Amino acid sequence: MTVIATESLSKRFPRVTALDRLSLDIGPGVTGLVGANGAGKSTMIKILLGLSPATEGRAEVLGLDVSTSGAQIREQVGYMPEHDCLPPDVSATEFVVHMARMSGLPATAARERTADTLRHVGLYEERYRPIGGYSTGMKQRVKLAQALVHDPKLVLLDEPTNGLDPVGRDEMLGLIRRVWTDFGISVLVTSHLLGELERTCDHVVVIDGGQLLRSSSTSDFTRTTTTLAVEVTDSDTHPDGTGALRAALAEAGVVLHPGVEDGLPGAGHILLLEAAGEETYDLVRDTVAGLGLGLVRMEQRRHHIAEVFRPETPPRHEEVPAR
Ligand SMILES: Nc1ncnc2c1ncn2[C@@H]1O[C@H](COP(=O)(O)OP(=O)(O)OP(=O)(O)O)[C@@H](O)[C@H]1O
Repeated sequence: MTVIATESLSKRFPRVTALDRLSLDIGPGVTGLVGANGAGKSTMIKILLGLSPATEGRAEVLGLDVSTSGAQIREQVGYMPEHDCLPPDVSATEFVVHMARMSGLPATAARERTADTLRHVGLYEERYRPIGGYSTGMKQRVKLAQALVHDPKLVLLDEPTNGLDPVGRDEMLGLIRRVWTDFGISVLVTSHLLGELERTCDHVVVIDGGQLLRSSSTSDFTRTTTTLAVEVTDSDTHPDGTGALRAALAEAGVVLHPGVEDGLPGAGHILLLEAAGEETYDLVRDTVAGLGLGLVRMEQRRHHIAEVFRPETPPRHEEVPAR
């Protein structure tokens, strides 16, 4: 079953192409849409809601065409906008009841659903206080609640962890996961942080500059994101420190990526290798020490979306810029 499908979807503004021939096929469950700021995530959400027309291509949400069935889509889809959009003078209860009524629920059902939904997002007594006095985390929960109150089949969440501290992020990600596991509501959630979506989503779509970099299940994804980048100095014994390390690691059974990147002047190149787990870190450190080389850096390449995916994903179009 397809929840969201796009075919060569593009959105061009006068000065910028926000989405560039994006083709996606997203099934039920929790899907992450990852990209740096300006990658086109919010634009995608507005098109999927039927609020902004695409320049070219097609998109369907729950089998409905966004260009002709916007109103029907919005009946069945919840939306949590990125920016603060809550009225400060009313309580969470009043606001969410209002949103439920706007979606067509009768008064009693609206009140009941509001109470259930606010409980689900973890707002209790404070739900009777004006929203103006809430923390960012509480406001994000109210925004999530209003997206869920009319019992949609799908929710589109735009950067729901923005502005939250690490604990708040974890709590929000847990809530998002439960929207699917407890209620069976599919989720499309955007973030500029790949790491946090990896943990929460069944499927992750990465876009950059409006183009699709990768769309795959999280298990495939996690494999590719445990790439370690290692840079070492040369020594008198090993004038090519990188080469010596590469040979020693290959012998120890480490999977090395074929390419190298330029490192710091005075050091060698950057080796990219697959980290199977903590053991790989220890093995690299011990091998570097054993060879008498200096370790300039050893880092996990998980947040550098473009770097992680470009080497492994052949460009889909000639126009994909090489970085
Ligand atoms: N109404 C608009 N008019 C002109 N350009 C726009 C408009 N809306 C978005 N853009 C541009 O389209 C590109 C994609 O924007 P979009 O908001 O979709 O990115 P994003 O991935 O959601 O990033 P962010 O999280 O920063 O909002 C950006 O370069 C942005 O400046």
